[in-house]
Amino acid sequence: MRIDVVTIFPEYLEPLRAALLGRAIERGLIEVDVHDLRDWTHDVHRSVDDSPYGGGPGMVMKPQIWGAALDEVCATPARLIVPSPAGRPFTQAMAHELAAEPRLVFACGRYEGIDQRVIDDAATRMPVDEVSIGDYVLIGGEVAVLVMVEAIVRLLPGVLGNQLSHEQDSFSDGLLEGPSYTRPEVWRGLAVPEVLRSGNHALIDRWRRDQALARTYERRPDLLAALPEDALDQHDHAV
Ligand SMILES: Nc1c(O)cccc1[N+](=O)[O-]
Repeated sequence: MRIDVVTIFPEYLEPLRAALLGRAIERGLIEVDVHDLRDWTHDVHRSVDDSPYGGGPGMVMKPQIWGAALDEVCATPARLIVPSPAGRPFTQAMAHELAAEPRLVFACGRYEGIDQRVIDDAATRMPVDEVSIGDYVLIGGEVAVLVMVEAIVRLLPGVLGNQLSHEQDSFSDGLLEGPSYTRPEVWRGLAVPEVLRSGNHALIDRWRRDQALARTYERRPDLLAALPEDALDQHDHAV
């Protein structure tokens, strides 16, 4: 997979080159290029924004600059992702969908966002998704790109050491992950649940499923409601 990011703060994306993602780049599993939007400006101040039509607070990012940048960066086919508080919610299912794409381009807005015509124009030439990582206000889209790229790239074959681990993720079966434990057996008077030390894997699997159902029921009943009809079997009793 090739990933391009267009931003006015390229340094914000440095974490993409660290740890597991950095190793995926070194191993050629992914290619990441970060572009400075200001490289497409021509004025002495390298300005990328202007005041909004209709008035209101803040500034809007200029269509001419973004248009020139995306014309060049998206000259070869790509799916354009625009992090936005007004976007569709980013979910594990969307991460899987985007992990199947050969090329993703992320456009990081700042200020009050990018002139809408940039998105409308791009959508005439490529798939464009405005995507939100959550209902809160950020200063820009860069941190959302870090979140999405990590969630997407970890799904690619070979990136995670243990391929099985992402198949047992939270959300992989539509439920929250239950609690995890490791040594010591007792820590500050708190013991690891005995079933996990029983060696009975059928019982352990049942316990883990029950824990996931109970935690999902307690913290995210919306996920339970969204489960497909056949997701729960006769052994599942969301307490
Ligand atoms: N929430 C937010 C924002 O305020 C600005 C850019 C991107 C996002 N987001 O992806 O959720």
